[in-house]
Amino acid sequence: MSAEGTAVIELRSLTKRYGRSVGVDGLDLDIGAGEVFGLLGPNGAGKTTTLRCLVGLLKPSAGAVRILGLDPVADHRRVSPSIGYLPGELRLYPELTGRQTLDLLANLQGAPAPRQAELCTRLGLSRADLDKTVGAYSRGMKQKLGLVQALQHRPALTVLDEPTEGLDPLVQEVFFELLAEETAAGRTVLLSSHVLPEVQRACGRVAIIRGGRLVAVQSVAALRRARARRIRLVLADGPGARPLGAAERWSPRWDGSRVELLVPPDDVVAAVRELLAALPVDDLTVEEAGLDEAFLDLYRTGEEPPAGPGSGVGPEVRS
Ligand SMILES: Nc1ncnc2c1ncn2[C@@H]1O[C@H](COP(=O)(O)OP(=O)(O)OP(=O)(O)O)[C@@H](O)[C@H]1O
Repeated sequence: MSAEGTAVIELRSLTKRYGRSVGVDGLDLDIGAGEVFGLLGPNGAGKTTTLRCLVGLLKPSAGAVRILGLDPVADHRRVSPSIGYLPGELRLYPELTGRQTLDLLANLQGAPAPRQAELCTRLGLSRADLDKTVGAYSRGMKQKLGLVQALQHRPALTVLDEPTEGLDPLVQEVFFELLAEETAAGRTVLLSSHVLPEVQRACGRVAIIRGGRLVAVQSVAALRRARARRIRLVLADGPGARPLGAAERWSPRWDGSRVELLVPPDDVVAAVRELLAALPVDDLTVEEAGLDEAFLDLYRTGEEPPAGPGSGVGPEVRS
Protein backbone atom coordinates (compact mmCIF):
# COMPACT_ATOMS: atom_id res chain seq x y z
CA MET A 1 0.00 0.00 0.00
CA SER A 2 1.03 3.60 -0.41
CA ALA A 3 2.34 5.71 2.42
CA GLU A 4 -1.13 7.23 2.70
CA GLY A 5 -2.52 3.75 3.24
CA THR A 6 -5.13 4.03 0.48
CA ALA A 7 -5.65 0.61 -1.07
CA VAL A 8 -6.74 1.15 -4.66
CA ILE A 9 -6.36 -2.56 -5.44
CA GLU A 10 -6.90 -5.29 -2.88
CA LEU A 11 -6.56 -8.93 -3.85
CA ARG A 12 -7.39 -11.54 -1.25
CA SER A 13 -6.63 -15.16 -2.16
CA LEU A 14 -7.68 -14.39 -5.73
CA THR A 15 -8.18 -17.65 -7.59
CA LYS A 16 -9.42 -18.15 -11.12
CA ARG A 17 -9.81 -21.59 -12.66
CA TYR A 18 -10.67 -22.36 -16.26
CA GLY A 19 -12.26 -25.78 -15.91
CA ARG A 20 -9.39 -27.89 -14.68
CA SER A 21 -6.63 -25.45 -15.54
CA VAL A 22 -5.62 -22.77 -13.07
CA GLY A 23 -5.23 -19.17 -14.22
CA VAL A 24 -4.29 -17.68 -10.84
CA ASP A 25 -4.09 -19.37 -7.47
CA GLY A 26 -4.46 -17.53 -4.17
CA LEU A 27 -3.01 -14.11 -5.00
CA ASP A 28 -2.78 -11.56 -2.17
CA LEU A 29 -1.74 -8.04 -3.09
CA ASP A 30 -2.36 -4.43 -2.03
CA ILE A 31 -1.55 -1.56 -4.36
CA GLY A 32 -1.93 2.02 -3.22
CA ALA A 33 -2.79 5.41 -4.68
CA GLY A 34 -0.05 6.94 -6.82
CA GLU A 35 1.80 3.69 -7.49
CA VAL A 36 2.98 2.49 -10.87
CA PHE A 37 3.09 -1.23 -10.21
CA GLY A 38 4.51 -3.86 -12.55
CA LEU A 39 3.19 -7.39 -12.88
CA LEU A 40 5.85 -9.69 -14.30
CA GLY A 41 6.05 -13.35 -15.04
CA PRO A 42 6.76 -15.84 -17.79
CA ASN A 43 4.23 -16.78 -20.46
CA GLY A 44 1.13 -18.37 -18.99
CA ALA A 45 1.96 -17.14 -15.45
CA GLY A 46 -1.49 -15.61 -14.94
CA LYS A 47 -0.87 -11.91 -15.59
CA THR A 48 -3.71 -11.37 -18.05
CA THR A 49 -6.06 -13.44 -15.90
CA THR A 50 -5.24 -11.20 -12.92
CA LEU A 51 -5.78 -8.02 -14.92
CA ARG A 52 -9.09 -9.26 -16.31
CA CYS A 53 -10.30 -10.10 -12.80
CA LEU A 54 -9.29 -6.63 -11.66
CA VAL A 55 -11.29 -4.83 -14.29
CA GLY A 56 -14.35 -7.04 -13.78
CA LEU A 57 -14.17 -8.95 -17.06
CA LEU A 58 -13.62 -12.26 -15.25
CA LYS A 59 -15.37 -13.42 -12.11
CA PRO A 60 -13.00 -15.00 -9.59
CA SER A 61 -13.56 -18.68 -8.82
CA ALA A 62 -12.59 -17.93 -5.21
CA GLY A 63 -11.18 -15.07 -3.16
CA ALA A 64 -11.93 -11.38 -3.52
CA VAL A 65 -11.00 -8.36 -5.59
CA ARG A 66 -11.67 -4.83 -4.40
CA ILE A 67 -11.03 -1.75 -6.49
CA LEU A 68 -11.40 1.40 -4.40
CA GLY A 69 -13.30 -0.78 -1.96
CA LEU A 70 -15.76 -2.04 -4.58
CA ASP A 71 -16.26 -5.42 -6.23
CA PRO A 72 -15.50 -4.88 -9.94
CA VAL A 73 -18.05 -7.52 -11.03
CA ALA A 74 -20.95 -6.88 -8.63
CA ASP A 75 -20.41 -3.09 -8.53
CA HIS A 76 -19.39 -2.78 -12.18
CA ARG A 77 -21.39 0.35 -12.97
CA ARG A 78 -20.07 2.23 -9.98
CA VAL A 79 -16.46 1.23 -10.39
CA SER A 80 -16.21 1.35 -14.19
CA PRO A 81 -15.71 5.16 -14.48
CA SER A 82 -12.71 4.82 -12.15
CA ILE A 83 -10.96 2.18 -14.27
CA GLY A 84 -9.09 2.46 -17.57
CA TYR A 85 -8.08 -0.77 -19.29
CA LEU A 86 -5.83 -1.50 -22.21
CA PRO A 87 -6.11 -5.20 -23.05
CA GLY A 88 -3.19 -7.14 -24.48
CA GLU A 89 -5.17 -8.00 -27.57
CA LEU A 90 -7.15 -4.93 -28.43
CA ARG A 91 -10.23 -5.76 -30.49
CA LEU A 92 -11.84 -2.77 -32.16
CA TYR A 93 -14.70 -2.34 -34.62
CA PRO A 94 -12.90 -1.89 -37.97
CA GLU A 95 -15.72 0.11 -39.55
CA LEU A 96 -15.74 2.83 -36.87
CA THR A 97 -13.41 5.82 -37.10
CA GLY A 98 -10.85 6.44 -34.39
CA ARG A 99 -12.95 9.25 -32.95
CA GLN A 100 -16.15 7.17 -32.96
CA THR A 101 -14.25 4.39 -31.20
CA LEU A 102 -13.02 6.72 -28.47
CA ASP A 103 -16.49 8.18 -27.96
CA LEU A 104 -18.09 4.73 -27.86
CA LEU A 105 -15.59 3.53 -25.26
CA ALA A 106 -16.05 6.69 -23.18
CA ASN A 107 -19.78 5.88 -23.17
CA LEU A 108 -19.10 2.34 -21.99
CA GLN A 109 -16.78 3.68 -19.29
CA GLY A 110 -19.70 5.80 -18.13
CA ALA A 111 -17.54 8.90 -17.78
CA PRO A 112 -16.77 12.04 -19.77
CA ALA A 113 -13.42 12.03 -21.58
CA PRO A 114 -11.77 15.33 -20.71
CA ARG A 115 -8.30 14.21 -21.82
CA GLN A 116 -9.21 12.75 -25.20
CA ALA A 117 -7.94 15.61 -27.39
CA GLU A 118 -4.81 16.21 -25.32
CA LEU A 119 -3.82 12.54 -25.33
CA CYS A 120 -4.40 12.19 -29.07
CA THR A 121 -2.16 15.17 -29.70
CA ARG A 122 0.59 13.96 -27.39
CA LEU A 123 0.57 10.41 -28.72
CA GLY A 124 0.56 11.62 -32.31
CA LEU A 125 -2.93 10.74 -33.51
CA SER A 126 -3.86 13.59 -35.86
CA ARG A 127 -7.36 14.77 -36.76
CA ALA A 128 -6.95 13.03 -40.10
CA ASP A 129 -5.98 9.80 -38.30
CA LEU A 130 -9.04 10.06 -36.05
CA ASP A 131 -11.29 10.47 -39.09
CA LYS A 132 -10.01 7.22 -40.63
CA THR A 133 -11.68 3.92 -39.92
CA VAL A 134 -9.82 1.77 -37.43
CA GLY A 135 -9.64 -1.01 -40.03
CA ALA A 136 -7.11 1.19 -41.85
CA TYR A 137 -4.94 1.74 -38.76
CA SER A 138 -1.43 0.38 -38.34
CA ARG A 139 -0.67 -1.70 -35.26
CA GLY A 140 1.02 1.23 -33.52
CA MET A 141 -1.91 3.54 -34.27
CA LYS A 142 -4.32 1.02 -32.74
CA GLN A 143 -2.12 0.82 -29.66
CA LYS A 144 -2.10 4.62 -29.35
CA LEU A 145 -5.90 4.62 -29.62
CA GLY A 146 -5.94 1.94 -26.91
CA LEU A 147 -3.86 4.11 -24.63
CA VAL A 148 -6.01 7.17 -25.24
CA GLN A 149 -9.21 5.27 -24.37
CA ALA A 150 -7.58 3.84 -21.23
CA LEU A 151 -6.60 7.28 -19.92
CA GLN A 152 -9.10 9.68 -21.50
CA HIS A 153 -11.52 9.74 -18.54
CA ARG A 154 -8.70 10.32 -15.99
CA PRO A 155 -9.39 7.08 -14.13
CA ALA A 156 -8.13 6.53 -10.58
CA LEU A 157 -6.76 3.17 -11.77
CA THR A 158 -5.35 2.36 -15.19
CA VAL A 159 -4.63 -1.29 -16.01
CA LEU A 160 -2.33 -1.82 -18.97
CA ASP A 161 -1.50 -5.19 -20.52
CA GLU A 162 1.77 -4.93 -22.49
CA PRO A 163 1.26 -1.18 -23.10
CA THR A 164 4.26 -0.40 -25.32
CA GLU A 165 3.69 -3.20 -27.85
CA GLY A 166 4.06 -1.70 -31.29
CA LEU A 167 4.91 1.84 -30.13
CA ASP A 168 7.92 3.55 -31.70
CA PRO A 169 10.62 4.88 -29.33
CA LEU A 170 9.41 8.49 -29.50
CA VAL A 171 5.88 7.51 -28.56
CA GLN A 172 7.28 5.30 -25.81
CA GLU A 173 8.92 8.39 -24.33
CA VAL A 174 5.52 10.12 -24.27
CA PHE A 175 4.07 7.03 -22.62
CA PHE A 176 6.64 7.23 -19.81
CA GLU A 177 5.84 10.92 -19.32
CA LEU A 178 2.17 10.04 -19.04
CA LEU A 179 2.90 7.41 -16.39
CA ALA A 180 4.94 9.90 -14.37
CA GLU A 181 2.05 12.34 -14.53
CA GLU A 182 -0.39 9.69 -13.31
CA THR A 183 1.79 9.06 -10.26
CA ALA A 184 2.26 12.77 -9.60
CA ALA A 185 -1.52 13.21 -9.62
CA GLY A 186 -1.98 10.35 -7.13
CA ARG A 187 -3.52 8.02 -9.68
CA THR A 188 -2.55 4.36 -9.88
CA VAL A 189 -1.26 2.32 -12.80
CA LEU A 190 -0.88 -1.44 -12.93
CA LEU A 191 0.95 -2.74 -15.95
CA SER A 192 2.05 -6.12 -17.13
CA SER A 193 5.10 -6.35 -19.31
CA HIS A 194 7.86 -8.62 -20.53
CA VAL A 195 10.08 -5.63 -21.31
CA LEU A 196 12.33 -5.44 -18.25
CA PRO A 197 13.97 -2.05 -18.95
CA GLU A 198 10.49 -0.57 -19.33
CA VAL A 199 9.41 -1.97 -15.98
CA GLN A 200 12.62 -0.78 -14.32
CA ARG A 201 12.05 2.68 -15.60
CA ALA A 202 8.35 3.05 -14.99
CA CYS A 203 7.49 1.05 -11.88
CA GLY A 204 7.97 1.72 -8.18
CA ARG A 205 7.21 -1.88 -7.20
CA VAL A 206 6.94 -5.13 -9.06
CA ALA A 207 5.30 -8.48 -8.38
CA ILE A 208 6.47 -11.68 -9.98
CA ILE A 209 3.94 -14.42 -10.60
CA ARG A 210 4.61 -17.89 -11.86
CA GLY A 211 2.18 -20.75 -12.33
CA GLY A 212 -0.59 -18.48 -11.05
CA ARG A 213 1.15 -17.88 -7.72
CA LEU A 214 2.80 -14.80 -6.33
CA VAL A 215 6.47 -15.52 -5.79
CA ALA A 216 7.84 -12.06 -4.93
CA VAL A 217 6.91 -8.43 -4.39
CA GLN A 218 9.85 -6.08 -4.51
CA SER A 219 10.53 -2.37 -4.87
CA VAL A 220 12.64 -1.36 -7.84
CA ALA A 221 14.61 0.99 -5.56
CA ALA A 222 15.53 -1.95 -3.31
CA LEU A 223 16.60 -3.96 -6.34
CA ARG A 224 18.70 -1.03 -7.46
CA ARG A 225 20.35 -0.65 -4.04
CA ALA A 226 21.13 -4.35 -3.82
CA ARG A 227 22.54 -4.54 -7.31
CA ALA A 228 26.05 -5.85 -7.62
CA ARG A 229 29.04 -3.75 -8.65
CA ARG A 230 31.27 -4.85 -11.49
CA ILE A 231 35.00 -4.37 -10.87
CA ARG A 232 37.23 -4.48 -13.92
CA LEU A 233 41.01 -4.57 -13.76
CA VAL A 234 43.73 -4.43 -16.39
CA LEU A 235 47.04 -5.95 -15.27
CA ALA A 236 50.24 -3.96 -15.67
CA ASP A 237 52.37 -7.02 -16.43
CA GLY A 238 50.45 -8.57 -19.32
CA PRO A 239 48.18 -11.60 -19.68
CA GLY A 240 47.98 -14.46 -17.26
CA ALA A 241 45.30 -15.64 -14.84
CA ARG A 242 46.56 -16.13 -11.31
CA PRO A 243 45.11 -16.98 -7.90
CA LEU A 244 43.58 -14.00 -6.13
CA GLY A 245 43.56 -15.30 -2.58
CA ALA A 246 40.56 -14.09 -0.61
CA ALA A 247 39.20 -12.28 -3.69
CA GLU A 248 38.56 -15.70 -5.28
CA ARG A 249 35.23 -15.66 -3.38
CA TRP A 250 33.91 -13.20 -5.96
CA SER A 251 34.60 -15.69 -8.79
CA PRO A 252 36.96 -13.62 -10.98
CA ARG A 253 36.59 -14.05 -14.74
CA TRP A 254 39.82 -13.78 -16.66
CA ASP A 255 40.35 -12.59 -20.22
CA GLY A 256 44.04 -12.16 -21.07
CA SER A 257 45.35 -9.31 -18.95
CA ARG A 258 41.83 -8.31 -17.87
CA VAL A 259 39.84 -9.63 -14.94
CA GLU A 260 36.26 -8.92 -13.93
CA LEU A 261 34.44 -9.57 -10.64
CA LEU A 262 30.83 -9.06 -9.54
CA VAL A 263 30.81 -7.88 -5.94
CA PRO A 264 27.97 -7.02 -3.53
CA PRO A 265 27.81 -3.24 -2.88
CA ASP A 266 29.04 -3.57 0.72
CA ASP A 267 32.14 -5.52 -0.35
CA VAL A 268 33.46 -3.07 -2.94
CA VAL A 269 36.02 -1.30 -0.75
CA ALA A 270 37.40 -4.56 0.65
CA ALA A 271 37.54 -6.09 -2.81
CA VAL A 272 39.43 -3.16 -4.31
CA ARG A 273 41.90 -3.23 -1.41
CA GLU A 274 42.52 -6.95 -1.77
CA LEU A 275 42.90 -6.74 -5.54
CA LEU A 276 45.36 -3.87 -5.36
CA ALA A 277 47.37 -5.81 -2.78
CA ALA A 278 47.35 -8.98 -4.88
CA LEU A 279 47.96 -7.66 -8.39
CA PRO A 280 50.02 -5.12 -10.38
CA VAL A 281 47.11 -2.97 -11.60
CA ASP A 282 47.28 -0.67 -14.61
CA ASP A 283 43.60 0.34 -14.67
CA LEU A 284 40.59 -0.23 -12.42
CA THR A 285 36.91 0.64 -12.91
CA VAL A 286 33.88 0.04 -10.71
CA GLU A 287 30.37 0.27 -12.13
CA GLU A 288 26.86 -0.86 -11.24
CA ALA A 289 25.84 -4.12 -12.87
CA GLY A 290 22.62 -3.93 -14.90
CA LEU A 291 19.27 -4.17 -13.19
CA ASP A 292 18.27 -6.80 -15.72
CA GLU A 293 20.24 -9.40 -13.82
CA ALA A 294 18.38 -8.55 -10.60
CA PHE A 295 15.08 -8.92 -12.44
CA LEU A 296 16.10 -12.21 -13.97
CA ASP A 297 17.02 -13.42 -10.48
CA LEU A 298 13.50 -12.59 -9.39
CA TYR A 299 12.13 -14.60 -12.30
CA ARG A 300 14.38 -17.49 -11.31
CA THR A 301 13.17 -17.23 -7.72
CA GLY A 302 9.98 -18.90 -8.82
CA GLU A 303 11.63 -21.71 -10.72
CA GLU A 304 11.80 -24.01 -7.74
CA PRO A 305 8.35 -25.10 -6.57
CA PRO A 306 7.69 -22.60 -3.77
CA ALA A 307 6.90 -23.91 -0.27
CA GLY A 308 3.96 -21.51 -0.27
CA PRO A 309 2.82 -18.66 -2.44
CA GLY A 310 4.96 -16.21 -0.51
CA SER A 311 8.27 -18.04 -0.34
CA GLY A 312 11.05 -16.31 -2.20
CA VAL A 313 13.15 -13.20 -1.93
CA GLY A 314 13.65 -10.48 0.56
CA PRO A 315 11.61 -8.89 3.26
CA GLU A 316 8.89 -7.61 0.95
CA VAL A 317 7.81 -11.03 -0.21
CA ARG A 318 4.12 -11.54 0.44
CA SER A 319 2.50 -14.72 1.56
N1 LIG B 1 -9.84 -18.82 -21.60
C1 LIG B 1 -9.01 -19.72 -21.06
N2 LIG B 1 -9.32 -21.03 -21.01
C2 LIG B 1 -8.50 -21.95 -20.46
N3 LIG B 1 -7.30 -21.64 -19.90
C3 LIG B 1 -6.92 -20.35 -19.94
C4 LIG B 1 -7.74 -19.33 -20.51
N4 LIG B 1 -7.10 -18.14 -20.38
C5 LIG B 1 -5.93 -18.43 -19.76
N5 LIG B 1 -5.83 -19.74 -19.49
C6 LIG B 1 -4.71 -20.42 -18.80
O1 LIG B 1 -4.43 -19.73 -17.59
C7 LIG B 1 -3.04 -19.63 -17.38
C8 LIG B 1 -2.65 -18.16 -17.24
O2 LIG B 1 -2.86 -17.49 -18.50
P1 LIG B 1 -2.67 -15.93 -18.68
O3 LIG B 1 -3.14 -15.58 -20.05
O4 LIG B 1 -3.31 -15.24 -17.54
O5 LIG B 1 -1.09 -15.80 -18.57
P2 LIG B 1 -0.11 -14.56 -18.89
O6 LIG B 1 0.80 -14.46 -17.73
O7 LIG B 1 -0.90 -13.37 -19.26
O8 LIG B 1 0.70 -15.13 -20.14
P3 LIG B 1 1.43 -14.37 -21.40
O9 LIG B 1 2.64 -13.69 -20.86
O10 LIG B 1 1.77 -15.54 -22.27
O11 LIG B 1 0.40 -13.45 -22.00
C9 LIG B 1 -2.37 -20.33 -18.56
O12 LIG B 1 -2.08 -21.65 -18.16
C10 LIG B 1 -3.44 -20.34 -19.62
O13 LIG B 1 -3.31 -21.47 -20.45
